[in-house]
Amino acid sequence: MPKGPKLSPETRLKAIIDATRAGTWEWNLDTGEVVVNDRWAQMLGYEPEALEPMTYELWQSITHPDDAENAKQRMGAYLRGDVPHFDCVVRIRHRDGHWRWIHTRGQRLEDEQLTANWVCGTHLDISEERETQHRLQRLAESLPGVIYTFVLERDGTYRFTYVSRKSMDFYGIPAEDTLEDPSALFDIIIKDDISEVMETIRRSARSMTEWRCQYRIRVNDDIRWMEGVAQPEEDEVGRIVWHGMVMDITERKQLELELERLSVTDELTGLHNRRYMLRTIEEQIARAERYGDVFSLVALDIDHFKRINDSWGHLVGDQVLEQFARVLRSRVRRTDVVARTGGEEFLILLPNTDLPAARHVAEDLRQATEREHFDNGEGQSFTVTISGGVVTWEDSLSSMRDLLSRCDHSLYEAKHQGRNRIVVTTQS
Ligand SMILES: Nc1nc2c(ncn2[C@@H]2O[C@H](COP(=O)(O)OP(=O)(O)OP(=O)(O)O)[C@@H](O)[C@H]2O)c(=O)[nH]1
Repeated sequence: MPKGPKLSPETRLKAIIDATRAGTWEWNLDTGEVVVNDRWAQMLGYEPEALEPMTYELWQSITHPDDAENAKQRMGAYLRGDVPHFDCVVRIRHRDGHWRWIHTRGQRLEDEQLTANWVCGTHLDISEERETQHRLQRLAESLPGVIYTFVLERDGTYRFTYVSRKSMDFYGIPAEDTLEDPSALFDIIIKDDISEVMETIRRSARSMTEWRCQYRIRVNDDIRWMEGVAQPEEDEVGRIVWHGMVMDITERKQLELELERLSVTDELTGLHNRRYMLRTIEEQIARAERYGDVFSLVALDIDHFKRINDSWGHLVGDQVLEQFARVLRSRVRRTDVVARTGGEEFLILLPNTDLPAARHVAEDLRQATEREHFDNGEGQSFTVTISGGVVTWEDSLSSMRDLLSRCDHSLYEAKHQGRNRIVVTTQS
């Protein structure tokens, strides 16, 4: 390429400054004289001549008082050598009255030949960026959760690069602290849930699919349910970056758990209901098939219960059911499942219990019931008896239906043989 004439340093400098669209300023510290370029004035809506002669006082008169003071402090710090650069953002009033956000930077001229003391710098209008940032912040504040950006580095370390200010309301941790130390947000997750959170993050990273996880955190001795949702993407250097939101779902979760509890609870006795018992038996059968676990089922039925209702009324009948439920609950193990499956019919699932042991439990319950005194509501007490059937899951059974029908059959036998007894059915 043929070489053209060389550009003068002034022309090159001017071209570069024009390209940055920066305003420039020079301030003579000795005389107070200020020189600005045309762009400096145009940014603020002025013809260059309108701001002449430019002085520190004129600048101060159009700058927001808080920011003018801040700029003064920072300039002082710079001139004293406390900080290496002069750098600050100030609001300067545009000619039409609104504030423009101006990023101003400056440096002392270091030239021994210069006789005067000058500080020169640039002046960039960052109002649009500020506006966008402000809008995003407002948006983040109006969302019902903490929004964040989470980065998993290629070496397996992780950090947050953005956390919205709601972090303070949710976790009592300022957003800045979470940027410095990501563990602040992991340490408050309760122990039982942390592995689920980590595993779902790993799974999301592996499959590059949405991360969604419900977990509990402890804040000021209060346990809160959180739900996090985030979308992963791989950035240009191979890091995985999630943009997402964490919401407090404590109230919804409590309602859900309560509904779940109600849907599996018998209202009168507080024991489990039939639906829960059938689900649990299915699970036990699956475990027995897979791991060879032993379990037994006991069916109990109050004898001549109709007579109780007929003699003393339905309310007394209800009280008998409640009291009998208490007897059952107090005599079985915590791992056993007790359910009221019909009017006066009860089922007890005994995990890790073989037939002789289950028979023993049933017999104990029969005797305990026989000893119990019930109140007829008129100051008289009476006793009741129960009949029961016991079965154990074994190879000859092929389904829950088989198991239940064999259990029913045992119970029927107990009634048939005269009640107040336990009948055990083995393989037929
Ligand atoms: N008080 C009360 N009674 C109920 C409830 N559910 C069912 N029952 C009554 O329980 C009685 C059960 O009667 P049956 O099935 O004839 O049995 P039983 O009288 O116990 O006779 P056996 O089981 O053969 O010993 C019926 O009268 C039902 O109305 C309930 O929630 N509360």
